[in-house]
Amino acid sequence: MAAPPDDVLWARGLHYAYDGSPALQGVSLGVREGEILAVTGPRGSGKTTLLRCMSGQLLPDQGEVWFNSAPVHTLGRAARERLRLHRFGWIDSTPHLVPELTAWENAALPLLLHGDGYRAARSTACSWLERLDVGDCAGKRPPALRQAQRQRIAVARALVHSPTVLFADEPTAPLHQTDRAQVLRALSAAARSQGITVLLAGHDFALDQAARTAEATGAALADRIVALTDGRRARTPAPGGPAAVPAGPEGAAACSLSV
Ligand SMILES: Nc1ncnc2c1ncn2[C@@H]1O[C@H](COP(=O)(O)OP(=O)(O)OP(=O)(O)O)[C@@H](O)[C@H]1O
Repeated sequence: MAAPPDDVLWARGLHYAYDGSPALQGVSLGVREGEILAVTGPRGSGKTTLLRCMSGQLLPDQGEVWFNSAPVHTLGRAARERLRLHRFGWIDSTPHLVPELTAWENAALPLLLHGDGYRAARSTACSWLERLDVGDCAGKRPPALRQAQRQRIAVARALVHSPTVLFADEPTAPLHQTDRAQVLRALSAAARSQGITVLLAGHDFALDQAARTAEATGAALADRIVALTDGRRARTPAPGGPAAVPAGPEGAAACSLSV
């Protein structure tokens, strides 16, 4: 079966269980090129598992994942790792940086692993650190930095190689309220300027809060929101209101919500 041509990333009927305990129960989802798609839901609803399946970190027990019209779910481990290294970026809820490396070296890691030259990698990494307001931290090592600074460096590392798709799993979870909005704004602005597709997971309240901030600044954070409950697509709440849209059967999210 071929993936829909508009969707850069597409999943159909994903099931995944941890030791027999279901985390995803038939989730379908399509993400269009350049789109910022937010996945919300309460704790344990399957957001992380969905992102891990769609990024090739986990193989679904059932279902399909397609990237650029090519299947991911049938690739072997090495091919999936190459795909993740070259085409995907990942931001976790906690910044896992290499403590022995400086901030710029951490941010440059994807480029250095791709075989880019040291000076070019340094220059690109430093420009991303500047863009994320941590340019003055470039020569410092993670233990000397605050959590918010470390998370911005992790964001720079995820964007430095201009991935086709950025997966951001609760990227602002470790941050204080003011830092949250700033980091989300920087992330979404950077992604939009580069045409990077983003799959962003977060709790409803975090995204609502970010949405209000984005609304106040006039910057659209996400193009669409889809909600998960107990490993299934749920009706998607509109921010600030009870309106809800049922999830579509084929994975094209039925809601289209600018926040
Ligand atoms: N490594 C694991 N081993 C066993 N069960 C797991 C594992 N990871 C997740 N689960 C379970 O799978 C279900 C979905 O978890 P998942 O982390 O995908 O949800 P989530 O929506 O991202 O939650 P959170 O917001 O807390 O991160 C939960 O019931 C969770 O307890």
